[in-house]
Amino acid sequence: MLKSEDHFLEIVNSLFPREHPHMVVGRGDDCAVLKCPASLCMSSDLFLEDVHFRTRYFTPEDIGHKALAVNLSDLAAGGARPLGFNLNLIWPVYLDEEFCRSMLSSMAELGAKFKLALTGGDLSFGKSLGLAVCIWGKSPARQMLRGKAEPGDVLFVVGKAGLAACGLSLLEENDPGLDRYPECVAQHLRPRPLVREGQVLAGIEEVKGLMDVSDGLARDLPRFCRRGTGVEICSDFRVHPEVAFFCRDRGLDPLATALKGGEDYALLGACTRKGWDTVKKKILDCRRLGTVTDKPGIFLQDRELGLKGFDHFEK
Ligand SMILES: Nc1ncnc2c1ncn2[C@@H]1O[C@H](COP(=O)(O)OP(=O)(O)OP(=O)(O)O)[C@@H](O)[C@H]1O
Ligand SMILES: Cc1ncc(C[n+]2csc(CCOP(=O)(O)O)c2C)c(N)n1
Ligand SMILES: [Mg+2]
Repeated sequence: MLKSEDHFLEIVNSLFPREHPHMVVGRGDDCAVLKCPASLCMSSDLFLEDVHFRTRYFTPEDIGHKALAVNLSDLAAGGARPLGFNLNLIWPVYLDEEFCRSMLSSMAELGAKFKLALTGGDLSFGKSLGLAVCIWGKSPARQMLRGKAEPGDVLFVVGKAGLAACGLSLLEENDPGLDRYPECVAQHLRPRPLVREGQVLAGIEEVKGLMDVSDGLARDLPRFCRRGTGVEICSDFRVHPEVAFFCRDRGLDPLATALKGGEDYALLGACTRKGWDTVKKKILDCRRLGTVTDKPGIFLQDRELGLKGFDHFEK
């Protein structure tokens, strides 16, 4: 059992450093005092039990990792260098101290990889486990925004579309063949935030914008493209072999499954046609997804795909 709020803070203090070059006053006072770069990128993401994860198949370590990873992914999409975060927690009675230690150690491990400061947060008792992270970092010289791609530009994806959604289905169904899909499962439980890739892309002049794909490409492509524009998907766009295998097993369309996706935490970007060679050279795990067109919608060989991604209010 967690005995008190102070007991919780002792655990936090045993796992996260109390000093950081960007933290003038750290945890323990009413406010943290930060030394900030001139332009900050800031973002927050909730990670809630039975909405984003289940304790049936997420270990405490997976939960700690993913709650921070999804936030790092937004900074990656900003091309930012992450510096620190706040952690707000809703803690239910049925989880014990060991769960808390395991969850926070794994979050601290990921935080240490990026030398992040934990600048503070809040804790409240509640009905189920919830983590709300607010993260900040140094903005790149050129901001990586949505809505900047123009007809003729190349759209590319870093990372794998559809893996995490297949992983989610397999885990939800408690599928006996789970071990045939190691990458699907790993991508759902422990996504790797593409922070280095985001920073490299922000440094390439021909890259027009970036976003991270959390609600599936079908939902996020229209958010990324300027109003009045659309996408022609490359006819040779290949899905990951595990996604293809998953779809063959269930009679699903692999491209539609990959585009619907959800929680991919891949990076979607746009660059000029000339810039594509540079992007390909600098980013290994990068694929051309399609071309921006002046016709709204997502098309494959002139056929509109009419797919929908994830939305919390559409069930
Ligand atoms: N409760 C809120 N209050 C103020 N602004 C919000 C709120 N929720 C979302 N926004 C803003 O709306 C925009 C779109 O939010 P959205 O959550 O889709 O972005 P995202 O963080 O990239 O997606 P995801 O949460 O799936 O990672 C963001 O700029 C976000 O800061
Ligand atoms: C138990 C369970 N049911 C459904 C899902 C699927 N899911 C939840 S949120 C989300 C989009 C990204 O979240 P957000 O938009 O909040 O950043 C998706 C695809 C899940 N992970 N676990
Ligand atoms: Mg995002």
